[in-house]
Formats: sequence, C-alpha cells, structure tokens
Amino acid sequence: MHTRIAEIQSYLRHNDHSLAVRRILDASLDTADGALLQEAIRVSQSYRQYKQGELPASFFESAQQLLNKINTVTERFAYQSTRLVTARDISKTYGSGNFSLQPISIQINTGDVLGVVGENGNGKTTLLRCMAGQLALDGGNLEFPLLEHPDHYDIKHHLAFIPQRIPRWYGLLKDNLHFAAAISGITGEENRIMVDFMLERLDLTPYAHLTWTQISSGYRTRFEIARILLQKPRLLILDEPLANLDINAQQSILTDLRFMAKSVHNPMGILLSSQQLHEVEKIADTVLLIKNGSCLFRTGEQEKTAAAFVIELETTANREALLNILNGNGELQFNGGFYTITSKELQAQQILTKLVTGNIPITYFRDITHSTKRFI
Ligand SMILES: Nc1ncnc2c1ncn2[C@@H]1O[C@H](COP(=O)(O)OP(=O)(O)OP(=O)(O)O)[C@@H](O)[C@H]1O
Repeated sequence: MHTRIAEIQSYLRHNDHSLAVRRILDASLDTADGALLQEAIRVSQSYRQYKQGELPASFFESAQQLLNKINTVTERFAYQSTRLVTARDISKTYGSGNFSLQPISIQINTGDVLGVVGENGNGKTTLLRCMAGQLALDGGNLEFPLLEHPDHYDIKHHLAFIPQRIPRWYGLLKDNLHFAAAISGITGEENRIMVDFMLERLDLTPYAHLTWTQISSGYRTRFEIARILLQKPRLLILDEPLANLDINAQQSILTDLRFMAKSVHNPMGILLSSQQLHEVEKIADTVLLIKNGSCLFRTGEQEKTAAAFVIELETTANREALLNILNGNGELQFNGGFYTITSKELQAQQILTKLVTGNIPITYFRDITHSTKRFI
C-alpha cells in the first residue's frame, strides 16, 4: 500500500473523517483519472450528507474501494521539486518616503510553503506585492528560472495573488467557477468535474448557488482560492488568508494549502502572510519575521539560534510558586496574560516535568525556543 493511501486509511480508522475525505479528493485528482475523481466527489458528497449524524458503513466501503483503485496507479504520485522564484536583495521605498522594505532575499521551490509573519504595518503586504511584481523594485531582482521568457505576461500567467480584500464578483458562485475554469482552457465535461471538485474540496457546495452578498467573508476567501486553483498557478501568493476565517477553518485551510503545494496535479510554491505565528509555523517550511521592513528572523537560521530555552506558560499559579519551581535556573517575565520562562539550564521538557511534579496547574505551555514568537 502506498504511504499516502495508508495515511488516509489511518485517518479513516481514527475518525479524522473530514481530513480523510479532503485527502481522498487530492489523491484522486493526482491520478489524473476523471472516473476516479468523480468517485471521490461522490464520496465527499456522501460524507457531507451524513456529517451531522453517524456515517453509514456504505461510506467507509466506497471510500475503501476508491482507495484500492487509487493504489493501483500510485506511480503517478511522484513529482520533483523545482526552483520557482529567487528574490535577491529586493527592496522598496514608497514615494512618500514613510516606509522602506529593506533588502530581503527569498527562494521558493515547488512544494514549498513560505510564511511571512509580523505585526500590523511592518511590511508584509509590501514584500508580497514586490514578489508578485505589483510594485516596482528599488533594488535587487527577481528570477523565475522555470519561465523561458519571464516577461510581464508570462509572470502574470503563472502567478496568482489573493489580496486581503477579495474583489466582488457578480452572479452565482458556481457560475463564476465555471467561467474561471473555461478561461483557463478547461471545457466540456472536464469543466463540470473540476468545478464540482473545487466546490467539494473547499467546502463550498452548500454555497454554490449563492451570490457575493449572500456568503460570509470566510467563504469568499475559500471561493477565491478555488477560483485561483482552477487556473493552476505555479506560485500562489496569499495576503492574510486567515484574516476572515474562524479558528478551525484557519487550521484546515493552512493544512490544505500545504497539501495543495505538494500536489502532483499542480505542484506550486506558496507564499503567505499572516499574524497567526503559531498556526503558520505549524505548516510552513520556512517562516520570515518582518519588523520595521527588515527580516528580523527566519526559522532554521543557525546564527540566530536561541542562546537559551524559551517557553510560554499560562497558569493560575503565582510568580512566587513559579520562581520556587525554577530554583534560580531561569528568568520569569509576565505580560499580564502569560509567563515567559527563559532558561540556559533547563530545556522545555525539563521545565514541564518540574511544573507537573510541583503541582502547578497548566492551561497553556509552548516551547518557543525556535519560534518567531521569541522576537515579538
Ligand atoms: N502605497 C503606499 N504608499 C505609501 N505608504 C504605504 C503604501 N502602502 C503601504 N504603506 C505603508 O507601508 C507600511 C507597511 O505596510 P504593509 O501594508 O506592507 O504592512 P503589513 O505588515 O502588511 O500590515 P498589515 O498587517 O496591517 O496589513 C505601513 O506603514 C503603510 O502605511
């Protein structure tokens, strides 16, 4: 059994049904077999139908049958990561002179997810718009090694930018997807199947016959992702895609984006900005922290590895109790919400053990030693 299929079977066994169905859709798309894709769409539709109640045995049978079929063509799952874009020391100062993006270098390959995090007004959108070719650079350059003649048209054709505010569309959601697919050359039966696939994949089927004004901003973001994916971009840039989503949707969209980046059907690079450090760090291959227009920290950077172990802690215990536990082996800071413990001697696991054995109630504990959170 191919590892990807075994993984989906494990999701099904452990009742991670939503994730299993999403991954079944992805796997069937990667087989490039229209019949398998339609079967996957039916499995997803039947899952949605029973979402509120108990899933019947027939759902698991059809899912398993489909997985067996997909498993016979798993050689189609192979793909090679290629270099997509290299930005060398790109910089930008706005005409008003009130903000400068300092020279930043970035490389994105197919399959990569690169997250840009930072507080409001620090230059995330400016960096993304420079990468998207929407702002003229003041310094540095962009290279697109995959494109033979990287002129403006070619770059625009292979690159998609989803802004923070989704532009309004007219008519029904579904019709707009049919149209987007058609202008990308997907016609006839394939157009119908691909739109049904996107509706299921992004959980949009119940909203298919609604208009812009009838759906929430979170579902508008999902629509925009579906519309853009039908165009098969090589590089997908999303500015604050999590801004309009609830906490569950944030995590599932991020997980989906990570899977989609590595899809065989359309492997792509993804660059996204967000203020949700933890969520982005969970799924991104690399995270850049932007502060005052400069890249302050990039995950994985050796030279900026923490000189001490750092953890965040939320507890009802008081400062004295915590200092007692640390016994001089760490510093304690309180920001009004949670404590930060910095220790040269104790690793996160050791601090946790001491807290537990000391009967300290813990409502939140996070090791941020290698996180961008250390710098905020
Ligand atoms: N077109 C523009 N002309 C002049 N200044 C601008 C322009 N666009 C943005 N700025 C300024 O550049 C700075 C960085 O803005 P940017 O939108 O890149 O930050 P951000 O990190 O994306 O913020 P947010 O999280 O609030 O979207 C801000 O001070 C902003 O006011």
